[in-house]
Amino acid sequence: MARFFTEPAFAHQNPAKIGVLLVNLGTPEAPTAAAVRPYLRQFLSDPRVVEIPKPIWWLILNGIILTVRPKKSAEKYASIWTKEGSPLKVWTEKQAKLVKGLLGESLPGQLVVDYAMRYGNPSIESQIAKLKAANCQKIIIVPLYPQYAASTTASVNDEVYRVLQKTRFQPAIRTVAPYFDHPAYIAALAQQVRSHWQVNGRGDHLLMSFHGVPRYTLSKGDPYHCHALKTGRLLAEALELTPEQYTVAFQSRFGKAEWLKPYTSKVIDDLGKKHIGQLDVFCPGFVADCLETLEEIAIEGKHDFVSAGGKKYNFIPCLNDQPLWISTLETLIKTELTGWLTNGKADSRNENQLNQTLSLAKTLNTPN
Ligand SMILES: C=CC1=C(C)c2cc3[nH]c(cc4nc(cc5[nH]c(cc1n2)c(C)c5CCC(=O)O)C(CCC(=O)O)=C4C)c(C)c3C=C
Ligand SMILES: [Fe+2]
Ligand SMILES: [Fe+2]
Repeated sequence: MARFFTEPAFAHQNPAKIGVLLVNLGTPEAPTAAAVRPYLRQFLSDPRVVEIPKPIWWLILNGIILTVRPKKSAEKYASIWTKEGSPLKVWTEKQAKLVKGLLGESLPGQLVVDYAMRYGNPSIESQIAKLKAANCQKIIIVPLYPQYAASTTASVNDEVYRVLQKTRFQPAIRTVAPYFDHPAYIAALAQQVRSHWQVNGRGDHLLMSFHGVPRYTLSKGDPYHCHALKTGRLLAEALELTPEQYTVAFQSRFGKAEWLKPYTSKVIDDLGKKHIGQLDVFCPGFVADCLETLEEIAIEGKHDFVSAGGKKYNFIPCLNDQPLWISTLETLIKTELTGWLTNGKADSRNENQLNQTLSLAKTLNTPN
């Protein structure tokens, strides 16, 4: 009887915490066809990724793609796999650890920072369950995609809300807005290129390669193309490059349909044929090195450039664990935290954090 008049147990679990979940795409468990197949099945069954009507796509996916692609992709994964596992997972895990270190200092005991993968493990579902079990009643979702695409950012949000649909006591959610033009992110990108120039010399041309998406998504209103072009322009400005000194292109085309152009493979081939001295290649849209950057760009791209007649090919690694990038993540998260910690009232902490990141960027980002 008394049970009905007491508060439920969770009300006594004080203080409630705030969870932070970094979310990236996901990767197979092993570089084998058997491990790549279920990963591709989950990825390519997402209607945000492939928008072909389900019955037709089911036949193509199960009839051709899942028979042929896992073996081919597994061979590519094998060429980039590390002792610790898939690079995408290794970097994402490290990013979560580093961000946790930075945020923990300012809010000891109040935050739980972790990461999840949209496809494969650890899943968004299991990680939200973990955060709830740690009494996180508010969760900040950080999609590790600076440029918004329905196939990436929206898919992460869809999955978060699908999980919450099954939840009785839902945590409050904030999702980090696209940060393709955030000054701290642009400063981190510029620093990454400059530090590479310091080691390998400045190339004759900088190719900025973004993951592609089907061309029709642009006419349907997906802002991805515009976000990528703006990131490219801002990075070029930060590096003081003229329009002739850089190219924005799109890689990783999947299937026969037209994707965003120019295609990276074509640009690499054309620049190789021009016999340019040194080509620098950077992937600003990927915040962690992965199959698409390490195999397609670093290995295949180099081979194609040199075969076409190019001389020196310089692959610039992704942001990975670069301090300015980790501090960018901290800034993005603190922007959301500020809203919650001050109940929506304006707060100077947020601005201070951004200023701190930018002044750090200035000291590191001295021109060559
Ligand atoms: C950075 C943003 C990404 C967008 C946008 C994106 C769109 C997109 N991708 C596919 C198909 C595949 N992508 C694959 C790998 C892959 N894609 C991204 C990121 C974006 N994809 C990353 C980070 C990775 C690497 C994962 C890793 O394990 O390292 C793959 C799997 C590999 C393969 O078999 O080629 C596929 C397939 C589509 C169809 C799409 C937009 C509609
Ligand atoms: Fe992809
Ligand atoms: Fe690829």
